[in-house]
Amino acid sequence: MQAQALAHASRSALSKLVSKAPAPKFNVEGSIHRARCLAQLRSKSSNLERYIYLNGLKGRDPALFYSLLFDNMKEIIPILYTPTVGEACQSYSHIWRRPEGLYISINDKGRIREVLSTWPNTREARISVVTDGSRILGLGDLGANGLPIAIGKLDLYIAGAGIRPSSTLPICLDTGTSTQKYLDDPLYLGVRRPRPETEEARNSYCWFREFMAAMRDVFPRLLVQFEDFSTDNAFRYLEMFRDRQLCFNDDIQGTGAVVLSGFLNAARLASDASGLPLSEHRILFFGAGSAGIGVAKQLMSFFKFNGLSEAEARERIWTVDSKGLITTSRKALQEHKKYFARTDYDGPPMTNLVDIINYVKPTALLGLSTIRNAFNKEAVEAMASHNKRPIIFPLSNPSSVCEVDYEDAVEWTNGKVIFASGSPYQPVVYNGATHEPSQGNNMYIFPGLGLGTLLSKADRVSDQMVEQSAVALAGSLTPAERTADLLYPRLERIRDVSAQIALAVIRTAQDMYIDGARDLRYITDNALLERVKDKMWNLHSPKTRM
Ligand SMILES: O=C([O-])CC(=O)C(=O)O
Ligand SMILES: [Mg+2]
Repeated sequence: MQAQALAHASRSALSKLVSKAPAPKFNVEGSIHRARCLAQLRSKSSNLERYIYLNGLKGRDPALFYSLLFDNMKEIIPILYTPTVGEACQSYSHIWRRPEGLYISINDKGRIREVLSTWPNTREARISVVTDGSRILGLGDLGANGLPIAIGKLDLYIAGAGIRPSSTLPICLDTGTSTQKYLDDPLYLGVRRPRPETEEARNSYCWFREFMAAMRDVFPRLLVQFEDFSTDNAFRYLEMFRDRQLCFNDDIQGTGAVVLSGFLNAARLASDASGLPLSEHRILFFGAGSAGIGVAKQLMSFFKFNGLSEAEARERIWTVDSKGLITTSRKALQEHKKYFARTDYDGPPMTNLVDIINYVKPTALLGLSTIRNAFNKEAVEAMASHNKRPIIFPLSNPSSVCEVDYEDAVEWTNGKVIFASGSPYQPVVYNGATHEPSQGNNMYIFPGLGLGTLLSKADRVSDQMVEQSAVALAGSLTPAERTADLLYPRLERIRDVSAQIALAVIRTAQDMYIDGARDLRYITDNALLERVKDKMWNLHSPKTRM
């Protein structure tokens, strides 16, 4: 009872505080104080403490916070975002300091429009990241504790694409949680109830429809990024709204595009070493949730670029879930897994990863399973035995659920692995040479995809726009990055890269005649790229930008 009152009090306090919050002021910071803050940040004993510190700084002095972030992206992004944001979510009800986003509760049915209208910058809002906390990274159902993932993604929009902070809107849909630990936690911020099931779940789709309609009414110029919804709802909501409202799903489409991009570069490196034609790559997916199947569908584009038909492309992809290799002979297969179910295997269930690798002989092994160390020594060695340069992408986040650590992957393949992980890793020295890992995280895609969508005034986010964002990202590597065998650009260049992606997204929207910013059609690529960069918000000209 007391706990319920607390959760309710904090939510209504949040709406009130948010609506009264003054617009952040951006001052020019003193350089000594800036150095002091950086030293204070570095003096903290854990990344979670650093997260709390940065969060406080953002509230006290946004200008200083953004200035530190922009100048130290490689150091600070892993604190505000993956992997530390995962820990921040897990303990959010305990580390909570102040309202930072909107909670829409399942009990708000019938008055969602009213709740959304409490947001102070309704006219300025351009991008919202919306989660329901049901599958935060690979950490499961965190309920109302999921809000920091939306905040972290929006920090990336600000840092990586120059979206103005006041244009961003983090939202957590609070429909309960099925994680008992949180329901028992007296400090839990959310509605204290299990998630809706069956009949009630069907009603909750009406609730979601009400939410999306209210979003369109209250924020007419808003792009919605769906984030970390459990698999079924991730696919369902995307299908329901992709052609009707400006939205995309980051885990299905953003992750799909970032992996396609890395794979375009990785396959070229592997084929250079082996002589294998690009169209003959074979990809094994370990993990078949929204991200796994989303990525697999997006990787069909790779084979299409290399001249294969849809049926031929599908033949080059194998998927594995907790019950083993996915085949059509499996009973009660979930809908989203059917497309890639193999028709060419009818033996006994194949459940052991090493057996599956030896049967499929994949050129690439992609992990989206959230199972730590699932790619053990035997599995990695099996990949190395079939390939001169095996492609191994352990993509699960955060690092605590990553399928294989970089150091192990380098050692077990004698330095031959072509590697990208979802969470960041440090370079490794092996046999006297330094090997640098790549980070295949959707943070390279969504800022540029969102920026391009908004600048083009497109009326939807099309598959072609997503696909071309991947192609642009793959093409954005500098000669030095290619020489270092990197699959993605260095993080420090993210604004430049986002601008290139935005350019590709705008041109694609124009080719499809779904753009609204007609004036952008008639300028050269160079002029358009300059226009995109010029629109990016920064601390020195805060008023005139996105
Ligand atoms: O947030 C990240 O780092 C990538 C992502 O979308 C996820 O793992 O769900
Ligand atoms: Mg995600």
